[in-house]
This record gives sequence, C-alpha cells and structure tokens, in this order.
Amino acid sequence: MLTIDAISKSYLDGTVQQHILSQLSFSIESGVSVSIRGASGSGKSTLLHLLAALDTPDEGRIWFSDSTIQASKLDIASFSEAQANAYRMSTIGIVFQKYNLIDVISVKENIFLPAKLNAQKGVPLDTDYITKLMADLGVLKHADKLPHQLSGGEQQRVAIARALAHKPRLLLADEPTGNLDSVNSELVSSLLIDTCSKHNTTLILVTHSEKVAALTSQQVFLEQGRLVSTSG
Ligand SMILES: Nc1ncnc2c1ncn2[C@@H]1O[C@H](COP(=O)(O)OP(=O)(O)OP(=O)(O)O)[C@@H](O)[C@H]1O
Repeated sequence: MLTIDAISKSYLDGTVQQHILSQLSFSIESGVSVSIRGASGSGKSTLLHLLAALDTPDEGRIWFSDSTIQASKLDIASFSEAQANAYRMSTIGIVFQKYNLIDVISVKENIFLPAKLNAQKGVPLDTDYITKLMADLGVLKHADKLPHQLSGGEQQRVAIARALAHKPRLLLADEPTGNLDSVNSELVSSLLIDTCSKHNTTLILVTHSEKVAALTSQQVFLEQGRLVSTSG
C-alpha cells in the first residue's frame, strides 16, 4: 500500500512562499492503477517527485509497503541519500512525457541498459521476463532498430518496457502519453495499465486526459495542491 499522509510542499519564489501541496492525504492499494489529474500548476509533478524520493515534503509522511519488500514499510519522506538511491534503483520505475531513449543504441539495448546496470549492483537480471515484457508491449519486433526508426507511440512503449525491466513495485508515469494523439494515447495508456496490473505493480499515472484517467482503477483530482475528489 502507498500512503500519502498530510504532505505539504512549498517553494520560495523570490520572497514569497508558494504553497504547492497542502496537507495532501490519500492511499492506494498495492497493484492498483491511479490517475492524478488537475490543472497546470496544481502540483502533480511535485507529488511524483516526492514519491520518487527526488525531493522531500516540508511536512507529512509517505509510506510504501508491498509483500515483496523486506522492511514492513518504507518511510520514503525520511530516506537518507543512500536509501533514496537504492529505492530509485530497485523499487520504482519512472516514465516521462519525453521518452528519453538513447538514440545511438538499439531498442533492445535501451530496455536492457538500466536493468544491466542494476544487475552490477546485485539486482537480478531476468532476461526471459524482459523479453516477454517486450512482446507484451509490442516492441520485440523492433528490438534491433534505433529509437528514431519508431513512431512516438512505439518509442513510449519502449520507455515503458525499460521502466519495468527491473520489476519495480511502483511505477510513476508523468504524462506518459502527453506527446501522442488521442487514439495512441489511449492505446499506450491501456497497455501501460494492463502491464502493471499483470505484474501487480502499483501505477501512479499523471494525465490531463479524462479518457486516460477513466482507464485507471482509482482517480485523484488535485486543485491548488489539495485533493478535491477521488473516485474508483
Ligand atoms: N523546484 C521548484 N522550485 C520552485 N518552484 C517549483 C519547483 N517545482 C515546481 N515548482 C512550482 O510548483 C508549481 C506546481 O508545479 P508542478 O510541476 O507540480 O505542477 P503540475 O500540476 O505538474 O503542472 P503541469 O500540468 O503544467 O505539468 C508550479 O507553479 C511550479 O512553478
């Protein structure tokens, strides 16, 4: 379960304190997909950064527990630098709006690269699992191509495979289909949601699209850093 417990975050803008997230609380069962919507500037990416331990809240706690995690629960907001690095390396995966693929290496090498780097640090590399993942996401047939030889939707499916290759327990996706047309956006979002569900990976999906949000099992809506509604 992921529990966001009364987190607040503000930034200093010149001399003015900007309150981005204010006493935000909600929780998500393991393996469930959740969409986060809200107007531009409502704090969606800020929330994802906190969940990724890339930043810390001013107040509040973030807990993550899962049957695969040895500690009873992870206290994400209180991680040391080393704990945050280990968490980002093994527990979570991230998908961005920009695919961030390396254009001089093949699709297959892109997908395997982070998993291979993780393997050097002791995270097991499961080649059969990654190959199956590539097939499920429809990119196995493109394995030897360079990223620029693929369409935007295909490139994002490669980025999703890369983010899931080390079997993260939590996948954070920040407007992953924001660059795609609506048909591709729904197709890639469905694949993302189904793949996470199949592997019991909790998915947090930031989106502006009502249609994409409707595909997730829980919907959260932020307004000026506050939760205004949840459904599902
Ligand atoms: N590191 C930072 N320093 C100062 N201000 C920041 C920082 N990160 C975010 N902000 C501000 O926090 C506010 C919320 O930003 P955030 O990116 O979380 O919004 P968002 O809901 O994801 O918006 P969008 O839909 O446009 O991506 C914005 O006004 C932004 O300028």
